[in-house]
Amino acid sequence: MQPDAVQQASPATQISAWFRSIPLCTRSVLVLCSGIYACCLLTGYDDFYPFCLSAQDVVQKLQVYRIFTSPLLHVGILHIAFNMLAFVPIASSLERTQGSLPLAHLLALLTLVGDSFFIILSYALSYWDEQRWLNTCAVGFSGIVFGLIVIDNAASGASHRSVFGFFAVPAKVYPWALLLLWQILLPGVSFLGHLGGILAGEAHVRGLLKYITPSTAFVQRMEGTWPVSACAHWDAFILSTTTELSGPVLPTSYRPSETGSTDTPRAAMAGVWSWVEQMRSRISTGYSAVPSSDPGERTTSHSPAGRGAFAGQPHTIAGQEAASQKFRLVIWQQSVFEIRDVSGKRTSRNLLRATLMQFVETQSRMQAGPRLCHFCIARVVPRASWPRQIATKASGSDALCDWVVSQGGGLRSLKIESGEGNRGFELVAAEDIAEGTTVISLPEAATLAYDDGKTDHKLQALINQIPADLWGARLALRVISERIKATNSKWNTYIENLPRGIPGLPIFFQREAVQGLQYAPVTHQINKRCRFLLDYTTKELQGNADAFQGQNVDANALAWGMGVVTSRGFRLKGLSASASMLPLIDMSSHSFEPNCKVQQLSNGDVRMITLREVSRGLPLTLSYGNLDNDALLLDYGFFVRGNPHDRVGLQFTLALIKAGRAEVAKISDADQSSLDSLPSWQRGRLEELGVESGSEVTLGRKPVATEALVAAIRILAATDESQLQGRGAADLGSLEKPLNGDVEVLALRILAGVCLCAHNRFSSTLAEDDMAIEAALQGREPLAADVLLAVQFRAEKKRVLYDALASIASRIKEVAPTLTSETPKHSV
Ligand SMILES: C[S@@+](CC[C@H](N)C(=O)[O-])C[C@H]1O[C@@H](n2cnc3c(N)ncnc32)[C@H](O)[C@@H]1O
Repeated sequence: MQPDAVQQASPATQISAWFRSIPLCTRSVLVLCSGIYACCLLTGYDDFYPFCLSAQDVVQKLQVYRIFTSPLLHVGILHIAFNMLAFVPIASSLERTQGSLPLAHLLALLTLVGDSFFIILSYALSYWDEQRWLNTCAVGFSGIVFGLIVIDNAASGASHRSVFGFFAVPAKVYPWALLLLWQILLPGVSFLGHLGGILAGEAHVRGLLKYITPSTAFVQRMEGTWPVSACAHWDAFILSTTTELSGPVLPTSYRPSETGSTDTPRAAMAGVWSWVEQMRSRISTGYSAVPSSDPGERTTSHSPAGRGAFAGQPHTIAGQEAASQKFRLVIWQQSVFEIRDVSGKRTSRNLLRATLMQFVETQSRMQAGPRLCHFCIARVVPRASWPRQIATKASGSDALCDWVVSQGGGLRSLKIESGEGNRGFELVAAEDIAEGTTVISLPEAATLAYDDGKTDHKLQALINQIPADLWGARLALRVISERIKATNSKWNTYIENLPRGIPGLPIFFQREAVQGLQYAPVTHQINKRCRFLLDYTTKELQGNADAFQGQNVDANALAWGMGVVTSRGFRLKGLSASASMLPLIDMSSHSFEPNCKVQQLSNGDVRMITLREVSRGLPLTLSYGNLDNDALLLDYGFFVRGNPHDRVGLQFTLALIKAGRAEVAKISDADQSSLDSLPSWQRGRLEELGVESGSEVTLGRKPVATEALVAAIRILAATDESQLQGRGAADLGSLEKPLNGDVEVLALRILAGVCLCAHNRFSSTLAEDDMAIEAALQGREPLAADVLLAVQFRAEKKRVLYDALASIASRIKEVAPTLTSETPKHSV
């Protein structure tokens, strides 16, 4: 699967890769602050007074420059380290979603407004104690970091946030709780500096600064002018992508989760807490930030631990292919804290190693393409808020039924009800329905397609440029264009009823959930889709606002459109034909044994017809196809437990088969010999099979393995060509047609070994997953909804492997009854 990047790249390469992954504006601030700090250090300069933020000097001596010089100065290595560790991840994320220019503007705004609040508050408080408040002089970037925390927090949409894992607070008060806690932990830090930052952030979030914020059009004009346009050629420069939409607002920012405190595992935060306490005792002895009692003496008030606190949630990097089975790395945003073993016990505080692992992660992200990974998009698009977003549609359901009727459609014997678990709304039989009943009829005019001849020509031209196999993107553009038209669209009632977020779709997963999947085929697809969304919107859709009523369609908008389309679109004329949206019919849930089907009549009208008698109260279901869980998760945001079509994908290589053999033979290492070292007859037979190294093979319930894999294993298990009994490439892969005795048993055992290898690629065991799922469902160890789904998904993959192993074991018994004690004994 993924290469072991730890062994491939030197720390220097990894540090440089990490540095290059930081977008331009954030990088410039990092370089500027670090450069100034390094210069001061090298020259021994430590008189910050002329540049710090002092209310009195700004107001009475008009030294306004202090507003902009004070954030750039830091008084110690810890001061700058913590400020930058807090700043870089939040700012990078904002820059990737909003663009370099908007972030530069935001930082300037937070500096100006935050420091203005600082000055106003200093004067207000000087009424009680002039010396204490007017003599305070602050330096450091933490005020701005606090402002960014407020903005990041509002964008996160979480209803609750955990404060150091000890208690959860409503998200609204999270920055305030951090402010208070930070003040208690580090009494010397600049309270007013942080407060000013928070107030500036709040003002921004509440839209109070919009009058001094340039419009998107202005920013984009600026991006076209020199020297900004010169910077735009750099990879690190992010073009602005903000969408301003009238009518229903597309999900341009992360809005959402209804779940309670979805933050980190408490245990991880407890580690952070103890670390914070340690830092506190170390730092607080180092500096005194209490204003001097001598009015003539100025004291620099600063926050060594960051004039800001750290925002965000810790991420558990599980499933790093390299070292995943030994430990997991717990990080909090990008700040490295400690390493834990798989059971969660802290094993060491090996900062360097942890940092390296972080770089590895950054690098693999970069290999997938900077700016285009799921981390970026996870920040851009809304995380589906599970029950609530669906529930908002309840009142609109009647309107949808009325709309279908108003379009000349008809419905019979059905109602819309909330389905089980997270499946949202579904169609339910309102009475007993006989087989062959048409429960919904939909005239062609009520369906929404991109090739109906009614699409605006500019939009149609844009759609035609998209390759036909990307039907999802084609249809998504049409749906988005109708959404932008709002009440001017004929489909407005339908569009209004679409969910604003699609629960469970992995493109909306947070990073820890994507990593929690531990399954390369799906994470690869997520990256690919997110890359497409960002690429297509930044390269192809830029400058095409005309096709969308003058609105920019950014990655958020397209992600929403694609999500809606992949989870609800129909391809009635076959997989190679165009797709369409079928209002109301697309409220049906999936079943592999559906009780309804959809039929298109020759005049284009569509009907949903029962396939058998359906009792009152039962859901009316359709089959979305015989899909494996990967496809269900990626396109629909759910998967089916015990799915007969589910499979585990692997890349075929000779090494895989050798590793399988080593696994069952209990040899510590597979021999690394290449294809060339095989006898010529074996090489020839493998070539005949035509299965290329790196192509996908699968293990599953039925069939247990791809025929090519079985055939290759049999070829390698044989010691003599005659043992293959003259079987050709075409029929060597059928498990139903075994080879003779020992060769077949050996082949089956190697296949079992391959299953074990596939299992070993997960960094957790099924028992661990099941425990985590149970603890989450019982509320003992809450997991974010997407993380829980990821854990359930990977547990299901392991069940597939167990079932495959069971089938192989019973097959071994069948072909070699006398060898039953030799069947694989591995406990997986
Ligand atoms: C075609 S829509 C069905 C209507 C949707 N439930 C709603 O509320 O709008 C498909 C979505 O329904 C949910 N769904 C459908 N069948 C499901 C099933 N068998 N299990 C879980 N969720 C299902 C998934 O969220 C999927 O993306």
